[in-house]
Amino acid sequence: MPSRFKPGFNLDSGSQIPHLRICPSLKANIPYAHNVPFPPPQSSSAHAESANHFVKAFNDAMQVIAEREYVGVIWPLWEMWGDKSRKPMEVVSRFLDPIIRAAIEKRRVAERLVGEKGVGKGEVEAETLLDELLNSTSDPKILKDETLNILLAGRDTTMHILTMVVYFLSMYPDVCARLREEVLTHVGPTARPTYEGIKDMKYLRAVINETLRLYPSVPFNVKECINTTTWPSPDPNDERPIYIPGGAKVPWASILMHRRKDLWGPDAEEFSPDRFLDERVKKYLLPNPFQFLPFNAGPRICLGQQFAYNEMSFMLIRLLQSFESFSIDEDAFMPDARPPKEWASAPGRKGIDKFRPRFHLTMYTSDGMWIKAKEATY
Ligand code: HEM
Repeated sequence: MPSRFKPGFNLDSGSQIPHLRICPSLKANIPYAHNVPFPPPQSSSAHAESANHFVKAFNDAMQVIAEREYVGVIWPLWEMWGDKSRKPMEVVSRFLDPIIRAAIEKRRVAERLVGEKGVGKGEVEAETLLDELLNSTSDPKILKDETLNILLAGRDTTMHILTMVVYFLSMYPDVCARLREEVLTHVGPTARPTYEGIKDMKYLRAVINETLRLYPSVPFNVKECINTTTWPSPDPNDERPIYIPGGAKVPWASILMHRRKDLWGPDAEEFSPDRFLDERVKKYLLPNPFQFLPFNAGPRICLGQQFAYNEMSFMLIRLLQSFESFSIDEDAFMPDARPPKEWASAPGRKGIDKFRPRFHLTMYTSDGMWIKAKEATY
Protein backbone atom coordinates (compact mmCIF):
# COMPACT_ATOMS: atom_id res chain seq x y z
CA MET A 1 0.00 0.00 0.00
CA PRO A 2 2.62 2.60 0.94
CA SER A 3 4.53 2.18 -2.33
CA ARG A 4 1.41 2.78 -4.38
CA PHE A 5 0.72 6.00 -2.49
CA LYS A 6 4.31 7.24 -2.60
CA PRO A 7 3.99 10.71 -4.15
CA GLY A 8 0.90 11.66 -2.13
CA PHE A 9 -2.47 10.04 -2.63
CA ASN A 10 -6.05 10.85 -3.25
CA LEU A 11 -8.12 8.43 -1.20
CA ASP A 12 -10.73 7.14 -3.57
CA SER A 13 -11.99 3.88 -2.16
CA GLY A 14 -14.71 4.09 -4.78
CA SER A 15 -12.23 2.93 -7.35
CA GLN A 16 -11.51 -0.15 -5.27
CA ILE A 17 -14.81 -1.92 -4.89
CA PRO A 18 -13.58 -5.40 -4.09
CA HIS A 19 -17.04 -6.82 -3.44
CA LEU A 20 -18.24 -5.99 -6.92
CA ARG A 21 -15.08 -6.85 -8.78
CA ILE A 22 -16.83 -5.56 -11.91
CA CYS A 23 -14.10 -3.14 -12.78
CA PRO A 24 -10.46 -3.96 -12.23
CA SER A 25 -10.02 -0.23 -11.68
CA LEU A 26 -6.82 -0.55 -9.68
CA LYS A 27 -5.36 -0.58 -13.19
CA ALA A 28 -6.68 2.96 -13.63
CA ASN A 29 -4.34 5.85 -13.00
CA ILE A 30 -4.05 7.26 -9.50
CA PRO A 31 -4.87 10.95 -9.60
CA TYR A 32 -2.12 13.46 -8.81
CA ALA A 33 -2.60 16.86 -7.23
CA HIS A 34 -2.64 19.81 -9.60
CA ASN A 35 0.53 21.19 -7.97
CA VAL A 36 2.70 18.05 -8.19
CA PRO A 37 5.72 19.30 -10.19
CA PHE A 38 6.72 16.01 -11.80
CA PRO A 39 3.82 13.53 -11.84
CA PRO A 40 4.98 10.11 -13.03
CA PRO A 41 3.85 9.16 -16.53
CA GLN A 42 0.23 8.01 -16.58
CA SER A 43 -0.75 4.69 -18.05
CA SER A 44 -2.69 5.11 -21.25
CA SER A 45 -3.86 1.49 -21.42
CA ALA A 46 -7.32 1.03 -22.87
CA HIS A 47 -8.54 -0.29 -19.55
CA ALA A 48 -7.18 2.60 -17.51
CA GLU A 49 -8.87 5.05 -19.87
CA SER A 50 -12.22 3.34 -20.00
CA ALA A 51 -12.27 2.95 -16.19
CA ASN A 52 -11.54 6.68 -15.80
CA HIS A 53 -14.25 7.59 -18.31
CA PHE A 54 -16.69 5.28 -16.57
CA VAL A 55 -16.11 6.89 -13.16
CA LYS A 56 -16.57 10.38 -14.59
CA ALA A 57 -19.68 9.44 -16.58
CA PHE A 58 -21.20 7.68 -13.58
CA ASN A 59 -20.73 10.84 -11.48
CA ASP A 60 -22.12 13.04 -14.27
CA ALA A 61 -25.22 10.85 -14.52
CA MET A 62 -25.78 11.13 -10.75
CA GLN A 63 -25.48 14.89 -11.00
CA VAL A 64 -28.23 14.93 -13.63
CA ILE A 65 -30.48 12.72 -11.49
CA ALA A 66 -29.89 14.93 -8.45
CA GLU A 67 -30.76 18.04 -10.47
CA ARG A 68 -34.03 16.38 -11.47
CA GLU A 69 -34.81 15.91 -7.77
CA TYR A 70 -34.17 19.60 -7.06
CA VAL A 71 -36.31 20.76 -9.97
CA GLY A 72 -39.13 18.38 -9.03
CA VAL A 73 -41.89 17.00 -11.26
CA ILE A 74 -41.33 19.60 -13.97
CA TRP A 75 -37.79 18.42 -14.68
CA PRO A 76 -38.74 17.14 -18.19
CA LEU A 77 -39.27 20.81 -19.16
CA TRP A 78 -35.62 21.46 -18.29
CA GLU A 79 -34.61 18.68 -20.64
CA MET A 80 -36.98 19.50 -23.51
CA TRP A 81 -34.04 19.62 -25.92
CA GLY A 82 -32.56 16.37 -24.86
CA ASP A 83 -32.18 13.84 -22.08
CA LYS A 84 -29.16 15.06 -20.11
CA SER A 85 -28.42 11.60 -18.76
CA ARG A 86 -28.16 10.06 -22.23
CA LYS A 87 -24.49 10.84 -22.95
CA PRO A 88 -23.04 9.82 -19.57
CA MET A 89 -25.21 6.69 -19.51
CA GLU A 90 -23.88 5.71 -22.95
CA VAL A 91 -20.36 5.76 -21.51
CA VAL A 92 -21.50 3.80 -18.45
CA SER A 93 -23.16 1.21 -20.68
CA ARG A 94 -20.11 0.91 -22.95
CA PHE A 95 -18.10 -0.04 -19.88
CA LEU A 96 -20.64 -2.22 -18.12
CA ASP A 97 -22.42 -4.06 -20.94
CA PRO A 98 -19.42 -6.17 -22.04
CA ILE A 99 -18.72 -7.12 -18.39
CA ILE A 100 -22.30 -8.27 -17.93
CA ARG A 101 -22.36 -10.10 -21.28
CA ALA A 102 -19.13 -11.89 -20.34
CA ALA A 103 -20.53 -12.87 -16.92
CA ILE A 104 -23.71 -14.29 -18.52
CA GLU A 105 -21.62 -16.26 -21.01
CA LYS A 106 -19.28 -17.54 -18.28
CA ARG A 107 -22.31 -18.68 -16.27
CA ARG A 108 -23.78 -20.48 -19.31
CA VAL A 109 -20.55 -22.38 -19.81
CA ALA A 110 -20.27 -23.17 -16.07
CA GLU A 111 -23.85 -24.41 -15.91
CA ARG A 112 -23.35 -26.59 -18.94
CA LEU A 113 -20.31 -28.11 -17.25
CA VAL A 114 -21.97 -28.71 -13.87
CA GLY A 115 -25.05 -30.00 -15.73
CA GLU A 116 -22.88 -32.57 -17.46
CA LYS A 117 -21.57 -33.67 -14.07
CA GLY A 118 -25.14 -34.02 -12.84
CA VAL A 119 -25.23 -30.99 -10.56
CA GLY A 120 -28.32 -28.75 -10.75
CA LYS A 121 -28.68 -25.17 -11.95
CA GLY A 122 -28.20 -22.42 -9.34
CA GLU A 123 -25.58 -24.44 -7.53
CA VAL A 124 -22.72 -22.60 -9.20
CA GLU A 125 -20.69 -21.07 -6.42
CA ALA A 126 -21.03 -17.28 -6.35
CA GLU A 127 -17.80 -15.35 -5.99
CA THR A 128 -18.99 -11.89 -6.88
CA LEU A 129 -22.16 -9.83 -6.72
CA LEU A 130 -22.77 -10.51 -10.41
CA ASP A 131 -22.36 -14.26 -9.83
CA GLU A 132 -24.92 -14.05 -7.04
CA LEU A 133 -27.37 -12.10 -9.20
CA LEU A 134 -26.92 -14.61 -11.99
CA ASN A 135 -28.29 -17.25 -9.63
CA SER A 136 -31.63 -15.40 -9.91
CA THR A 137 -31.73 -14.00 -13.44
CA SER A 138 -29.86 -13.79 -16.71
CA ASP A 139 -31.80 -10.76 -17.95
CA PRO A 140 -29.05 -8.28 -18.90
CA LYS A 141 -31.25 -5.26 -18.13
CA ILE A 142 -32.01 -6.41 -14.59
CA LEU A 143 -28.37 -7.33 -14.05
CA LYS A 144 -27.28 -3.89 -15.23
CA ASP A 145 -29.86 -2.02 -13.10
CA GLU A 146 -29.03 -4.02 -10.00
CA THR A 147 -25.28 -3.61 -10.49
CA LEU A 148 -25.61 0.15 -10.96
CA ASN A 149 -27.96 0.35 -7.98
CA ILE A 150 -25.46 -1.35 -5.68
CA LEU A 151 -22.63 0.63 -7.19
CA LEU A 152 -24.40 3.86 -6.23
CA ALA A 153 -25.63 2.62 -2.85
CA GLY A 154 -22.43 0.90 -1.83
CA ARG A 155 -19.61 2.81 -3.48
CA ASP A 156 -20.16 6.53 -3.09
CA THR A 157 -21.52 6.26 0.44
CA THR A 158 -18.62 4.20 1.77
CA MET A 159 -16.08 6.19 -0.24
CA HIS A 160 -17.33 9.43 1.29
CA ILE A 161 -17.15 8.19 4.89
CA LEU A 162 -13.67 6.72 4.42
CA THR A 163 -12.53 10.00 2.93
CA MET A 164 -14.03 11.93 5.82
CA VAL A 165 -12.56 9.63 8.49
CA VAL A 166 -9.08 10.19 7.05
CA TYR A 167 -9.83 13.92 6.93
CA PHE A 168 -10.80 13.90 10.62
CA LEU A 169 -7.71 11.84 11.49
CA SER A 170 -5.67 14.59 9.84
CA MET A 171 -7.53 17.32 11.69
CA TYR A 172 -7.37 15.59 15.08
CA PRO A 173 -3.98 13.84 15.57
CA ASP A 174 -4.93 12.75 19.11
CA VAL A 175 -7.90 10.79 17.71
CA CYS A 176 -5.60 9.28 15.08
CA ALA A 177 -3.03 8.22 17.71
CA ARG A 178 -5.72 6.63 19.92
CA LEU A 179 -7.31 4.81 17.02
CA ARG A 180 -3.95 3.54 15.82
CA GLU A 181 -3.23 2.31 19.34
CA GLU A 182 -6.48 0.34 19.23
CA VAL A 183 -5.55 -1.12 15.85
CA LEU A 184 -2.12 -2.20 17.04
CA THR A 185 -3.50 -3.66 20.28
CA HIS A 186 -6.37 -5.58 18.70
CA VAL A 187 -4.97 -6.54 15.31
CA GLY A 188 -1.24 -5.86 15.40
CA PRO A 189 0.97 -4.20 12.80
CA THR A 190 0.40 -6.60 9.91
CA ALA A 191 -2.25 -9.24 10.69
CA ARG A 192 -5.40 -9.42 8.61
CA PRO A 193 -8.40 -7.93 10.44
CA THR A 194 -11.19 -10.40 11.13
CA TYR A 195 -14.93 -9.84 11.50
CA GLU A 196 -14.80 -10.93 15.16
CA GLY A 197 -11.84 -8.68 15.90
CA ILE A 198 -13.49 -5.65 14.31
CA LYS A 199 -16.56 -6.12 16.54
CA ASP A 200 -14.38 -5.51 19.64
CA MET A 201 -12.89 -2.28 18.38
CA LYS A 202 -15.18 0.19 20.13
CA TYR A 203 -13.16 3.32 19.40
CA LEU A 204 -13.00 2.51 15.69
CA ARG A 205 -16.79 2.20 15.62
CA ALA A 206 -17.11 5.48 17.53
CA VAL A 207 -14.84 7.29 15.06
CA ILE A 208 -16.87 5.96 12.13
CA ASN A 209 -20.16 6.90 13.83
CA GLU A 210 -18.98 10.40 14.66
CA THR A 211 -18.00 10.85 11.02
CA LEU A 212 -21.38 9.52 9.88
CA ARG A 213 -23.01 12.00 12.27
CA LEU A 214 -21.23 15.12 11.06
CA TYR A 215 -20.97 14.31 7.38
CA PRO A 216 -23.59 11.64 6.59
CA SER A 217 -23.20 10.24 3.08
CA VAL A 218 -26.91 10.79 2.43
CA PRO A 219 -27.38 14.21 4.04
CA PHE A 220 -30.81 14.95 2.54
CA ASN A 221 -33.66 12.64 1.79
CA VAL A 222 -37.21 12.86 0.60
CA LYS A 223 -40.10 10.47 1.12
CA GLU A 224 -43.56 10.59 -0.39
CA CYS A 225 -46.58 10.20 1.86
CA ILE A 226 -48.87 7.58 0.31
CA ASN A 227 -51.93 8.30 2.47
CA THR A 228 -53.15 11.49 4.09
CA THR A 229 -52.00 11.60 7.68
CA THR A 230 -51.10 13.86 10.59
CA TRP A 231 -47.89 14.31 12.54
CA PRO A 232 -47.62 15.47 16.13
CA SER A 233 -46.47 19.06 16.38
CA PRO A 234 -42.73 19.43 17.08
CA ASP A 235 -43.67 22.21 19.52
CA PRO A 236 -44.46 20.57 22.89
CA ASN A 237 -46.70 23.55 23.75
CA ASP A 238 -48.82 23.15 20.67
CA GLU A 239 -51.19 20.18 20.64
CA ARG A 240 -52.40 20.77 17.10
CA PRO A 241 -51.03 18.08 14.75
CA ILE A 242 -49.54 18.86 11.33
CA TYR A 243 -51.67 17.84 8.34
CA ILE A 244 -49.78 15.89 5.65
CA PRO A 245 -51.85 15.33 2.50
CA GLY A 246 -51.51 12.06 0.59
CA GLY A 247 -48.91 12.34 -2.20
CA ALA A 248 -47.02 15.12 -0.40
CA LYS A 249 -43.23 14.96 -0.60
CA VAL A 250 -41.58 15.26 2.78
CA PRO A 251 -37.92 16.26 2.65
CA TRP A 252 -35.67 15.86 5.66
CA ALA A 253 -32.00 16.38 6.37
CA SER A 254 -30.01 14.04 8.60
CA ILE A 255 -27.04 16.42 8.38
CA LEU A 256 -29.06 19.15 10.15
CA MET A 257 -30.65 16.77 12.66
CA HIS A 258 -27.22 15.28 13.48
CA ARG A 259 -25.86 18.72 14.40
CA ARG A 260 -28.75 20.00 16.54
CA LYS A 261 -27.58 21.21 19.94
CA ASP A 262 -30.96 20.43 21.54
CA LEU A 263 -30.51 16.76 20.47
CA TRP A 264 -26.74 16.27 20.86
CA GLY A 265 -25.68 18.82 23.47
CA PRO A 266 -23.76 22.09 23.31
CA ASP A 267 -20.76 20.43 21.61
CA ALA A 268 -22.88 19.08 18.75
CA GLU A 269 -20.67 20.71 16.09
CA GLU A 270 -17.47 19.28 17.55
CA PHE A 271 -15.82 16.10 16.32
CA SER A 272 -15.83 13.98 19.46
CA PRO A 273 -15.99 10.19 18.89
CA ASP A 274 -16.29 9.70 22.64
CA ARG A 275 -19.90 10.91 22.50
CA PHE A 276 -20.68 7.37 21.27
CA LEU A 277 -18.90 5.88 24.30
CA ASP A 278 -19.24 8.15 27.34
CA GLU A 279 -22.18 9.42 29.39
CA ARG A 280 -23.46 11.38 26.37
CA VAL A 281 -24.80 8.08 24.97
CA LYS A 282 -27.22 7.77 27.88
CA LYS A 283 -28.00 11.45 28.00
CA TYR A 284 -28.68 12.12 24.33
CA LEU A 285 -28.71 9.03 22.12
CA LEU A 286 -30.46 6.27 24.05
CA PRO A 287 -33.61 8.28 24.82
CA ASN A 288 -33.99 9.06 21.11
CA PRO A 289 -32.04 6.66 18.85
CA PHE A 290 -33.85 8.00 15.78
CA GLN A 291 -31.84 11.22 15.99
CA PHE A 292 -28.90 9.31 14.46
CA LEU A 293 -29.96 8.15 11.02
CA PRO A 294 -26.99 7.85 8.67
CA PHE A 295 -28.45 4.61 7.29
CA ASN A 296 -32.07 5.70 7.67
CA ALA A 297 -34.41 3.41 9.62
CA GLY A 298 -37.54 1.34 9.24
CA PRO A 299 -38.39 -0.94 6.34
CA ARG A 300 -36.11 0.95 3.91
CA ILE A 301 -33.06 0.99 6.17
CA CYS A 302 -29.77 0.58 4.32
CA LEU A 303 -29.40 -3.06 3.31
CA GLY A 304 -25.63 -2.77 3.35
CA GLN A 305 -25.22 -1.18 6.80
CA GLN A 306 -23.32 -4.02 8.47
CA PHE A 307 -21.37 -4.74 5.33
CA ALA A 308 -20.41 -1.04 5.16
CA TYR A 309 -19.23 -0.92 8.79
CA ASN A 310 -17.15 -4.00 8.20
CA GLU A 311 -15.71 -2.82 4.90
CA MET A 312 -14.84 0.63 6.26
CA SER A 313 -13.32 -0.85 9.41
CA PHE A 314 -11.20 -3.26 7.40
CA MET A 315 -9.92 -0.50 5.15
CA LEU A 316 -9.14 1.85 8.07
CA ILE A 317 -7.31 -0.85 10.01
CA ARG A 318 -5.19 -1.64 6.98
CA LEU A 319 -4.49 2.07 6.47
CA LEU A 320 -3.46 2.61 10.09
CA GLN A 321 -1.26 -0.47 10.02
CA SER A 322 0.70 1.17 7.22
CA PHE A 323 0.58 4.84 8.18
CA GLU A 324 0.89 6.49 11.57
CA SER A 325 -0.33 10.03 10.96
CA PHE A 326 -1.96 12.22 8.36
CA SER A 327 -2.05 15.91 7.57
CA ILE A 328 -4.13 17.91 5.16
CA ASP A 329 -2.26 19.16 2.12
CA GLU A 330 -4.17 22.39 1.62
CA ASP A 331 -2.05 23.56 -1.33
CA ALA A 332 -2.93 20.40 -3.25
CA PHE A 333 -6.63 21.28 -3.34
CA MET A 334 -7.81 22.93 -6.55
CA PRO A 335 -8.79 26.53 -5.75
CA ASP A 336 -12.52 25.88 -6.18
CA ALA A 337 -12.35 22.82 -3.86
CA ARG A 338 -11.18 25.01 -0.95
CA PRO A 339 -13.67 26.65 1.36
CA PRO A 340 -14.26 30.31 0.44
CA LYS A 341 -12.33 32.72 2.72
CA GLU A 342 -15.49 34.21 4.20
CA TRP A 343 -16.44 30.80 5.64
CA ALA A 344 -13.61 31.10 8.17
CA SER A 345 -15.75 33.35 10.38
CA ALA A 346 -18.91 31.21 10.02
CA PRO A 347 -20.25 29.38 13.07
CA GLY A 348 -20.02 25.60 13.46
CA ARG A 349 -18.23 23.21 11.11
CA LYS A 350 -18.47 25.68 8.25
CA GLY A 351 -15.89 27.84 10.00
CA ILE A 352 -13.73 24.90 11.07
CA ASP A 353 -13.49 22.57 8.11
CA LYS A 354 -10.85 22.89 5.43
CA PHE A 355 -12.62 21.52 2.41
CA ARG A 356 -15.73 22.35 0.44
CA PRO A 357 -18.42 19.66 0.73
CA ARG A 358 -20.50 18.93 -2.37
CA PHE A 359 -23.66 16.97 -2.82
CA HIS A 360 -25.50 15.21 -5.63
CA LEU A 361 -27.35 12.08 -4.53
CA THR A 362 -24.65 11.54 -1.93
CA MET A 363 -22.07 13.80 -0.35
CA TYR A 364 -18.57 14.13 -1.76
CA THR A 365 -15.57 16.40 -1.81
CA SER A 366 -14.89 17.91 -5.21
CA ASP A 367 -11.38 17.05 -6.40
CA GLY A 368 -10.97 14.45 -3.66
CA MET A 369 -9.32 14.94 -0.29
CA TRP A 370 -5.62 15.73 -0.43
CA ILE A 371 -3.79 14.24 2.49
CA LYS A 372 -0.13 13.63 3.35
CA ALA A 373 0.44 10.35 5.14
CA LYS A 374 3.45 9.46 7.31
CA GLU A 375 4.56 5.88 6.84
CA ALA A 376 4.48 3.77 9.99
CA THR A 377 7.71 2.99 11.80
CA TYR A 378 5.78 1.08 14.55
C1 HEM B 1 -21.27 4.37 4.77
C2 HEM B 1 -21.93 3.59 3.99
C3 HEM B 1 -23.40 3.69 3.68
C4 HEM B 1 -24.32 4.63 4.05
C5 HEM B 1 -24.10 5.89 4.88
C6 HEM B 1 -25.59 4.23 3.48
C7 HEM B 1 -26.77 4.93 3.64
C8 HEM B 1 -27.98 4.52 3.12
C9 HEM B 1 -29.23 5.22 3.31
C10 HEM B 1 -29.42 6.51 4.09
C11 HEM B 1 -30.18 4.51 2.66
C12 HEM B 1 -31.67 4.82 2.62
C13 HEM B 1 -32.03 5.63 1.41
C14 HEM B 1 -33.51 5.91 1.44
O1 HEM B 1 -34.00 6.45 2.41
O2 HEM B 1 -34.17 5.59 0.47
C15 HEM B 1 -29.55 3.37 2.04
C16 HEM B 1 -30.20 2.42 1.29
C17 HEM B 1 -29.59 1.33 0.71
N1 HEM B 1 -28.27 0.96 0.84
FE1 HEM B 1 -26.86 1.95 1.91
N2 HEM B 1 -25.40 3.06 2.78
C18 HEM B 1 -24.10 2.69 2.88
C19 HEM B 1 -23.48 1.59 2.33
C20 HEM B 1 -24.12 0.62 1.61
C21 HEM B 1 -23.49 -0.55 1.05
C22 HEM B 1 -22.00 -0.90 1.21
C23 HEM B 1 -24.45 -1.24 0.36
C24 HEM B 1 -24.35 -2.53 -0.39
C25 HEM B 1 -23.26 -3.18 -0.65
C26 HEM B 1 -25.70 -0.50 0.50
C27 HEM B 1 -26.90 -0.88 -0.04
C28 HEM B 1 -28.07 -0.19 0.11
C29 HEM B 1 -29.32 -0.57 -0.53
C30 HEM B 1 -29.52 -1.77 -1.45
C31 HEM B 1 -30.26 0.38 -0.15
C32 HEM B 1 -31.73 0.43 -0.56
C33 HEM B 1 -32.57 -0.26 0.47
C34 HEM B 1 -34.06 -0.15 0.13
O3 HEM B 1 -34.44 0.78 -0.55
O4 HEM B 1 -34.81 -1.01 0.59
N3 HEM B 1 -25.46 0.62 1.27
N4 HEM B 1 -28.21 3.38 2.35
